[in-house]
Amino acid sequence: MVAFEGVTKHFGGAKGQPAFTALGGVDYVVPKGAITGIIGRSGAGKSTLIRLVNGLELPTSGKVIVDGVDVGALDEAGLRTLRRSVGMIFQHFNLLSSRTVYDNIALPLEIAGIDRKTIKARVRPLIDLVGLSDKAGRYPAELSGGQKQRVGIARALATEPKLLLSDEATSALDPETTQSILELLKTINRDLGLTVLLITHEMEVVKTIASEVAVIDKGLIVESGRTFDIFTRPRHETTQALLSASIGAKLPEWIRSDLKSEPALGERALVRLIFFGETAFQPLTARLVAEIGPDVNILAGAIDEIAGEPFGSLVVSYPADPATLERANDFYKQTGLATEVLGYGA
Ligand SMILES: Nc1ncnc2c1ncn2[C@@H]1O[C@H](COP(=O)(O)OP(=O)(O)OP(=O)(O)O)[C@@H](O)[C@H]1O
Repeated sequence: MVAFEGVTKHFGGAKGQPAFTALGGVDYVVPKGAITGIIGRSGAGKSTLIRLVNGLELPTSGKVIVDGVDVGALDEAGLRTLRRSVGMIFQHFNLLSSRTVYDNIALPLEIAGIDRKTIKARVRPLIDLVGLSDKAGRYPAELSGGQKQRVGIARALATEPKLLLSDEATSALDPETTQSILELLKTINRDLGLTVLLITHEMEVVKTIASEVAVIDKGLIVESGRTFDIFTRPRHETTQALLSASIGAKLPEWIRSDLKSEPALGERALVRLIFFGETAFQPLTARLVAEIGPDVNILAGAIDEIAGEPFGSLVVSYPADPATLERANDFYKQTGLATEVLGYGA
């Protein structure tokens, strides 16, 4: 439904100034019907990428294809039609303060020239869907942040789009409100079959609702796939850095800051073990001691959930002598455990 084909985007470059490359050649197909998260550091190009989908930006080269249509080739009328089939929600809601909840949601339909009766038949169920049945006549200033975002979502759905773009939609909300908005997006995705493409700097958001994820770094997609696979086995260093603070067991800073890349004599290896399903946790710890030796320490452990699938993460340390390391590696091979050597320390 959305495909980026060799997309580049340069900014500036006028009057002999060198152009800034925000996107350096993106090839990516957004999975239809799924919720996909785009993650990346600040300035990586997330907003630019998402703004290309509804023609708020046009690519310098390459193609952005939405529902079989090349966005770059559209004229103004074509872009207006495209924007009706692509809803968008924003971090700061972008509601009109002089309009009520009902009138904000009705706005895109008024702009499209739809008659009042049809508008009413469309807007009323949307107000119910987003849980604001008793707030139709209220103004944005009378609403909480979460309620404002619900209006934003209903407004984005008013033109019955097939695709919903979300630009940091929960970044201004507290964790509890964020959860309720994410639940709403999940319901919309499931019940309306809407494809959702969201950009966020919050890994929790992706972990909670996105079944697919793409990682953008310096204007390129460096890693993409099922969120569970990417989050449990991140390969690119940017993904690893983005996830280090939010996924699985967290190492106390005083341990992390002392880690070295090579062991000195008598030091210990610190290893993260990743396993799937809560049931694996108990037998694993007993087997670790039995197979590697009694001098295994557990430093941190957590059962986490990614896109609805549980996984566990355990950080252990053991002596970094050749015999112990060999026993450990044999054990990991036998069990097929995913491991990551975090470093070595005293
Ligand atoms: N209109 C513009 N003119 C010039 N440079 C721009 C413009 N829009 C974006 N950029 C630059 O392109 C790069 C990518 O910006 P973008 O907003 O896409 O990043 P981002 O990943 O969304 O970052 P953040 O998470 O901080 O919003 C940045 O270095 C930014 O300064």
